[in-house]
Amino acid sequence: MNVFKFGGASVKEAAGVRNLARIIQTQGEGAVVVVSAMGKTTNALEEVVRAYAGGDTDEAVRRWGDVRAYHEGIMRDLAGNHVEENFQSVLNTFAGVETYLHQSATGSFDQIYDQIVSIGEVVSTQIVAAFLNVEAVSAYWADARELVFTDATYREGKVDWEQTSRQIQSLVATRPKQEVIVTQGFIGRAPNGLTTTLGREGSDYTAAIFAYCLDAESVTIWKDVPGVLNADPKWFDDTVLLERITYQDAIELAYYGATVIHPKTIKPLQNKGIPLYVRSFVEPEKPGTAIGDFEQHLLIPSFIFKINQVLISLHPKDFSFIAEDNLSLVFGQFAQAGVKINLMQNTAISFSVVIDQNPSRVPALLEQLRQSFRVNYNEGLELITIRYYDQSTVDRVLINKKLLLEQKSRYTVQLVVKDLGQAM
Ligand SMILES: Nc1ncnc2c1ncn2[C@@H]1O[C@H](COP(=O)(O)OP(=O)(O)O)[C@@H](O)[C@H]1O
Ligand SMILES: N[C@@H](CC(=O)OP(=O)(O)O)C(=O)O
Repeated sequence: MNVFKFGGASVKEAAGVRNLARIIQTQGEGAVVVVSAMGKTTNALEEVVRAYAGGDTDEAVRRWGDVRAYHEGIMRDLAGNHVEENFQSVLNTFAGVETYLHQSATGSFDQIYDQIVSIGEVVSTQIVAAFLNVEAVSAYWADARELVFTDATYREGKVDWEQTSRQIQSLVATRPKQEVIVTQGFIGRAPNGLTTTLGREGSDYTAAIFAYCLDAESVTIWKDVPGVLNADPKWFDDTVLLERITYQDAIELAYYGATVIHPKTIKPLQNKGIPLYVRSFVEPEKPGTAIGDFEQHLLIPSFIFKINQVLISLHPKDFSFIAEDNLSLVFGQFAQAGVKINLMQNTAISFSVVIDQNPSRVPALLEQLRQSFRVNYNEGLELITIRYYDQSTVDRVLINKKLLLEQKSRYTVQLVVKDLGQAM
């Protein structure tokens, strides 16, 4: 059993769905196929949530209409005049959303968010499963909300591995071996039966959950890049394909922000020794990157850029030392505000952290911190991480940058910089 994952970019138009079907026909017999929402649907649904939770039904319905029209365009392209015949399940989902949006909002924002945003994955998988059947690939649409069990942490559901394993294994045991199982990435089910999501970009993680529970032979995530490169090609020219990476390196690269793989994906696979392949859906005959239990680590430096970073330095107002007296308070306040720390460093009497700029969370956090600390705040920064660095690579990325903070370990250097080009 192999697990395939197709992200939003791979199914953003009808041609992508056709391409997915070709890949399944040639390489995917009997696979579990995890699919994300089409294109930028998740972002568009976030706007529906904002309007609906804010009480603006008309705006929510209008924005939902755009999402619906986008999917209708794809279905028409795939099925011509046979949309109703081939995609009835999708039309039923649309009707359900419209009923929901005309009822008044109940529950917390995050709870509402998951009920609406999850529709992107439901619809994309209904389209993909139906299209595969039209193309004579026997495909079964499986509802991840009956398979992936989480706690009730909406937008960041924590997986109940035991229950999830039981459910997934018993579903697969009842299905014919040759059949393709198509299911949704990113979504799960809370103990009360409501839908949860696993955190943005969480579909890679879903693929790992299925693979872990099924002791899969491999996981392949199909991307718009040739594999894992030594830097994001959106930022860097002359990137190099990393043909083989150890689990450890893959975890580190993803954790530091290489967005090609969701950071939670690797650990479950590593625990069971399941190889992960990152391959191009544009050139599906190429091998891409293999991630596994290799002896040798990466030999070339890898670069990870994060923009819109904020450096916050905290100085206790009293005479206390940071490490002895204040850290639990600081971490508690960050956790409560839901702000993740990208880098931290302390001296005797100061503590510096680098976080993503997030206008909906950072101001409240700063207000809390100012009650106990003198706070310095520096925004518009970049965080550059180099794994397997040497001095020449560090010098290269520092051209025209002002270095504000540096942290080095044996293999990794992190640099917090201000772009001098922008500052002038
Ligand atoms: N080290 C890297 N190697 C390859 N791609 C990278 C890397 N770091 C970031 N990326 C980006 O990851 C993107 C693919 O991931 P993503 O957009 O999340 O795919 P999907 O949504 O289809 O799963 C690429 O288009 C590329 O810009
Ligand atoms: N659709 C979700 C989950 C996901 O992982 O998507 P993608 O595979 O396109 O990154 C999101 O955008 O967050």
